[in-house]
Amino acid sequence: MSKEIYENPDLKKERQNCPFNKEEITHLLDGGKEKTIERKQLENYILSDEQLKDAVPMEYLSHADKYAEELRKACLLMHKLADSPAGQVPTLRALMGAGLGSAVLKEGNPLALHYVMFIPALMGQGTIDQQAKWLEKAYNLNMIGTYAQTELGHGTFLRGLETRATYDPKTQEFILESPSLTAYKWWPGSLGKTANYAVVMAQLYTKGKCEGTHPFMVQLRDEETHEPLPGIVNMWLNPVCISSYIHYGTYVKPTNSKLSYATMVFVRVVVCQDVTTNLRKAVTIATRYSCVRRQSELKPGDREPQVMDYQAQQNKLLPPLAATFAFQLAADHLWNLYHTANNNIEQGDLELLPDLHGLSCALKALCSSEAANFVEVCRQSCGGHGYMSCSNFPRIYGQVTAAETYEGENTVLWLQVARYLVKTRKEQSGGLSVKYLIGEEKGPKTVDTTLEGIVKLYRRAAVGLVDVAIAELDKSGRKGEAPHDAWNHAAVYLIKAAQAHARLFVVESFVDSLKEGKLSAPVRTVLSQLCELFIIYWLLERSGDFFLCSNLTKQDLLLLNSKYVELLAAIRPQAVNLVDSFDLRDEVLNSPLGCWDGNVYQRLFDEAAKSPLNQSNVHESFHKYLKPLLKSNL
Ligand SMILES: CC(C)(COP(=O)(O)OP(=O)(O)OC[C@H]1O[C@@H](n2cnc3c(N)ncnc32)[C@H](O)[C@@H]1OP(=O)(O)O)[C@@H](O)C(=O)NCCC(=O)NCCSC(=O)/C=C/CC(=O)O
Ligand SMILES: Cc1cc2nc3c(=O)[nH]c(=O)nc-3n(C[C@H](O)[C@H](O)[C@H](O)COP(=O)(O)OP(=O)(O)OC[C@H]3O[C@@H](n4cnc5c(N)ncnc54)[C@H](O)[C@@H]3O)c2cc1C
Repeated sequence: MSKEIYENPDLKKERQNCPFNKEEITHLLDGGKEKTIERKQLENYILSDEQLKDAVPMEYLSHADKYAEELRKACLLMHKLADSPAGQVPTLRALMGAGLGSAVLKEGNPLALHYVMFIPALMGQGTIDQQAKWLEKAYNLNMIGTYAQTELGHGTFLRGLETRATYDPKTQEFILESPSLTAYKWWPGSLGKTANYAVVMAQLYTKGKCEGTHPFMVQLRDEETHEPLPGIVNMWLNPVCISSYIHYGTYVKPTNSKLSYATMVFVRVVVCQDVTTNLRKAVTIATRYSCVRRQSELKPGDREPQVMDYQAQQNKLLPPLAATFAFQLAADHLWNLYHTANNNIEQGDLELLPDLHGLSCALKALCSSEAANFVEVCRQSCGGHGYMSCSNFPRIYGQVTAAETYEGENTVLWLQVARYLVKTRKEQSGGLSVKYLIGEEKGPKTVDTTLEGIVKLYRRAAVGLVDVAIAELDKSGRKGEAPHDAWNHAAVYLIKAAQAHARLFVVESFVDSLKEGKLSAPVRTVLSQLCELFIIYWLLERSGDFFLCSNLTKQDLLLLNSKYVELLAAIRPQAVNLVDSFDLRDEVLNSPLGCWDGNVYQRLFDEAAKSPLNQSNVHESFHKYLKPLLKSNL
C-alpha cells in the first residue's frame, strides 16, 4: 500500500478551493509552459544524483572542507552538463543562479565567476581572434577564469585602480605590476585557489601616458601543477590586452571609454533576477511556516490561531510576496533592454548605452536593497526558528546583502542614476526609460487613488524629486560652489530622486505587464490585487516624497491606508497558493520551515540531531575544561 504522504492539515486547508490555476502563474514566471517542463526535467536530473547530496550539513565542515566539498560537487555538475536534458546554456544559467544551483552548492560555486564574469568579459570585450583562442578553451573548462578588478585599496573608483599594465613597444608586451599593497587584487571570486587565468582590470600605460582601465588576460597558475606562476605576487607576466585598442604600438581610443565596464552592466542585470529568486525562497519559507505556526490567542478562549491570521504578519509577508512579482517583471523588461542595447552596440550603435547603464544601476540597487530588507522581515516573521542556520534565512540574507555591495556599491550606483536623470532633465533629451523627464508633467494635479492615478503620483514624485535635486545644485552653484562640491552637497536629494525613478520603473512594469499579459480572469484578479497592494505599500512607506511633489492630502493617505488593509485581508486566503505557484522544490528552499508538507517540527528536530554536538551525551570538552572548573572551588 502506498505510504500516505503527510501534509500539515492547516496547509492542506489553505490549498483547498484555490480560485486560480497555480500552473498558469508558474508558467508566467518561467517564461512559458515549455520552460517549466524544461526546468522540472533539469531539477529532477540534478537533484536525483545522490553524489550531489551533502553527507553532513555544510555548516559543520571546516572552511577548507567546505571549499573542497563545493569544488567536488561543482566539478561533478560540470560533468553532468554534457548530458543535461535542458541543453548547456539553460543548464548553466540554472546552476549559476540562486535557484537550482544553490540547492546543490549551498556555500557558493567555486566556478561561478568563470561563467558569470570571465566568459562574458571575453565575449563582450575580446577581439574575434582572442575569442577564437580562448572561448573554446574556456567553454571546455581547459582553463578556469575569474574577473579581477577590485583591489585592497579600490573597488568602487575604477579610475583609481593602481594595477598597471605598461606596453613595451620593443617586445610588444604588457608588463603588469601591483605597485603597492593597496594595488593587490582582493575579493575576486575563485582567485585564491581555483582559477588559473583572470581578466585583470589595469591602468593601461603606453608611451608614458595613462589611457585608463582596460581588461587584460593573465595566466595565474601553471595549467598542469596549478602552482602560481613565478612572480605572481608582482605580476610580471605575459598578459594580453583583451580588446583591440593597441594597433602596432599606437593606442586607438574605443568609441566609448565605458565599454570596458560592460561586463559589470551584464552582471547587474543578472543580479536583479538572482535577488528576486532569493526573495521568492524567503517568502515561500515564511509564508508556509506562518500558516503552520499557531501561537498566542486572537479570540479569547479560541484555539491558538495561525500566525498568518494576524494583520501584523500579513503586513510583514504580503508586500514581499507582491515584490517578487514586481521585481521579476521589471527584471524581464531590463533583460529585454539589455539584449536590444547589446545587439545595437555590436553594430556600433551606442545610443542605448546610457539608458542601459542608468536602468541597470537603478534596478540592481533597488532590487538588492529592497530584497535584503524583505528577507530580514521574512526571517523575523518566523521567530526563533527563523534565526536557526537550518532555516536557510542566514544564507539567503548573506547572498542578498552581498548583492548590495558587489557589482557596484548601491549608493555609488544611485548617484550614477542621478547623474543620468539630472542630465536628461536639464538637456531635455534622453533614452527610453526617462521620457517622462522631458517636457512638463501634463494633466490635473488633483489626486485620484485608482491604479492609474497612483501611477501618475509615482511619475509626479520622480519628476518632482529630480527638480528638487536640480534646485539644490543650482542653489549651491549660485553660492559659488564648484560643481563637484555642489554635487556632493546635494547627494541626499540626488539619491532620493534616483530611488523614485527606480520605483516608477518597477511600478509601471508591473501595471503594464498586467495590461498586456494574456492572463485568465482569476490570475489577473489575484495579480492585480498584489500589484495594487504593492504600489500602495511603497507609496505609504515613502509618503513624504509624494507630499513634496503632488497634491496628495491627509484624506488621500487615510483612504489609501484603508485600501491597503482591505487588500491584505483579500490576499491572505491565497498566500500559500501563491507561493506554491513559485514551484520551488524543498531542496531549493533547503529549510524545514518552508517544506511543502509543512512537517516543520519533525524536520527541525531531525536537523538538530545532525549536529556533531548531538552525537554524544557528554562532549569531550567537559572533562578538559568544565569539570576542572567545577572542582576548582573558585
Ligand atoms: C562608479 C563608476 C561608474 C564611475 O566610473 P567613472 O569612470 O568614474 O565614470 P563617471 O562617474 O565619471 O561617469 C562618466 C560617464 O560614464 C558613464 N558610465 C559610467 N559607467 C558606465 C557603464 N558601466 N556603462 C555606460 N556608461 C557608463 C556615466 O554615466 C557618465 O556619463 P556622462 O554622459 O554623464 O558623462 C565606476 O567606477 C564603477 O562602475 N564602479 C563600480 C565598480 C564595480 O561595479 N565593481 C564590480 C567588480 S566585479 C564584482 O563585484 C563581482 C562580484 C561577484 C559576483 O557578481 O558574483
Ligand atoms: C561577496 C562579494 C564578492 C565580490 N566579488 C568580486 C569579484 O569577483 N571581482 C571583483 O573585482 N570584485 C569583487 N567584489 C568587490 C566588490 O565589487 C566591491 O567591494 C564593490 O565594488 C564596492 O567597492 P569597495 O569595496 O571599494 O567599497 P567602497 O567604495 O570603498 O565603499 C565604502 C563606502 O564608500 C562610499 N562611497 C564610495 N564612493 C563614493 C562616492 N563616489 N560617493 C558617495 N559615497 C561613496 C560607499 O557608498 C560605501 O558606503 C566582491 C565583493 C563582495 C562583497
